[in-house]
Amino acid sequence: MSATNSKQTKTSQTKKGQIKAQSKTKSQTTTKQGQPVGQRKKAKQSKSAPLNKASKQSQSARQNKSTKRDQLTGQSKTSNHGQNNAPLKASPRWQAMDVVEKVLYDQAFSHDLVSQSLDQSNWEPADRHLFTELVYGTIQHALTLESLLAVYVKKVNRVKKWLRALLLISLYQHYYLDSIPDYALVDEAVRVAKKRGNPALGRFANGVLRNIFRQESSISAFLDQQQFVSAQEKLALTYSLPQVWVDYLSQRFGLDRTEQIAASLLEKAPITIRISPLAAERQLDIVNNLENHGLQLTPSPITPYAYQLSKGSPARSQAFLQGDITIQDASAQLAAWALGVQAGDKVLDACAAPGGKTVQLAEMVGPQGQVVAGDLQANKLPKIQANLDRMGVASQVTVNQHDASALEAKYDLESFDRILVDAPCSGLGLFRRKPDTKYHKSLQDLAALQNIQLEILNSAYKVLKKGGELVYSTCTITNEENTQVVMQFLADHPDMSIRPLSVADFSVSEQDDQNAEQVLSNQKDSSKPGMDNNQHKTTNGLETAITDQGSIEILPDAFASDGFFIARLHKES
Ligand SMILES: C[S@@+](CC[C@H](N)C(=O)[O-])C[C@H]1O[C@@H](n2cnc3c(N)ncnc32)[C@H](O)[C@@H]1O
Repeated sequence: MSATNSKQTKTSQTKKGQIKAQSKTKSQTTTKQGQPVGQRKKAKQSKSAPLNKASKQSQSARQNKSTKRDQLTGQSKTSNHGQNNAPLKASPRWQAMDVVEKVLYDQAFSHDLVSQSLDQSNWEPADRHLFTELVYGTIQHALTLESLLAVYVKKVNRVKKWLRALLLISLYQHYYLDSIPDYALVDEAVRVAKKRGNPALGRFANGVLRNIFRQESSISAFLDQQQFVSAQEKLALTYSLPQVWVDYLSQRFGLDRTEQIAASLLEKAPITIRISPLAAERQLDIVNNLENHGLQLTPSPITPYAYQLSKGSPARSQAFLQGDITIQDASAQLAAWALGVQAGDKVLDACAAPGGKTVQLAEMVGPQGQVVAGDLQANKLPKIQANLDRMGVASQVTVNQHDASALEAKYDLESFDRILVDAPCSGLGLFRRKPDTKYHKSLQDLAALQNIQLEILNSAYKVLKKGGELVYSTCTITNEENTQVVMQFLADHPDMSIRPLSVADFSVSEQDDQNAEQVLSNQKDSSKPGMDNNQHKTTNGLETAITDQGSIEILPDAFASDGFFIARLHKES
């Protein structure tokens, strides 16, 4: 492609929702600024743009990178990926290429493939990290990267899928990661392309990557040159969010809020821990202990017993292993709180796997109560069981395989005091945690999902006692799956009504409040870097998420937690 052509990029979705970036050549020989692209690039190197890889330009940074680079590129003794006799096919980059190809072009889900590769490899931690970063980072930014590639590769859709995936990974690494110098990055891409394909494809990869790296100083500079047909298209390509979702969100929330949401969906998924209420008395000790082991925690602004993690890894901590804490998003935790479970209740968790909320419900019912937790997919049940065992609440829970749209076939009519329907959904609120979902799900799916959600609710209605309560929750923010489902359900069941939620439903005891305050004030005293001193303890921010109807709708940019919807419904006595 000629460097003097400015091109207009355009995104669309294939029938299956696969991502696709097309390029339309315009008969222009100069850029918007009237300079040939190649010349202008040199003059314009934005250092402040968020997507800019500014530190690449620093000579000293390059030198500092060498240790990490050696590890990652194969000169390290500890890196399996680089050992001369280690097969290239077992390298993180090759494996990442395979996963990205399957996810982006064959509709596979990244989570399972990533786990499989990690289980089957004997990589050192640095290589495990590189592999995971390459897969999730490339998928997260795929739309932007595809649009860049489409400008430089004519008929990019005809390029073999694995090679496209390899190029995307290499672009991701160059523009978003700092760990590998270009020569090593290109060299390895070429080796993979030769081995998987042939020498000509190796030369092709070499040419494409070197050309793009030479011409485009940063992603933000590349985006600045593009002529978009609409503001929505610009947002789609800038934030790698398929335009169907940008259009959908901007109709509901306006363009500015959509941009905030889209930007937040590109951030690293937040990690939040929940302290078991059974360990509430030791809350301060647990938090202090975790902090002494290098974790940095801030009380959630919306959820009791929840702490957002800004540093460290809780999964290997003593507190996690002995069941004092678990890892669960702050929004998701609210659904179980909303059910208002009383000690001794009989509770049904209708769509339970992997069991995050089942554990909460089991903690709430106490020794006299009972939780029945079920999921359609039998292979997910061991995860529920493992969570219950680790958190020490298995004795309160029966785990079943069941179809929540036919609960009356398995359970007595009107036999549960409370039911949680944490329904299968489009997962829009979780796009940053499961980035492949944004490409796999489409607006067409919403109607089918709505049907399933209503079927599950209608079935739950039959096994809910008169006078009982039902919480309907989803990790999405589409009206079709949330408010519309609730309204339709209420229209079909005149003896059901909304019981509006308020901040008080999520307040814990005064002592627990004081504990959270204490943690916060300790942190302020020691003024830890990265601490947001405007964050408040439990539930203060939640008012803004309560809708006129009394449901909760949390947008993913609001509290660094997942996008979520919760409605509480009551059945007349
Ligand atoms: C949002 S996830 C539930 C998350 C879970 N409540 C938790 O907090 O860990 C939805 C679950 O519904 C399950 N599911 C989908 N259709 C179902 C059905 N007809 N009956 C029961 N479970 C179903 C899925 O397998 C999935 O595990």
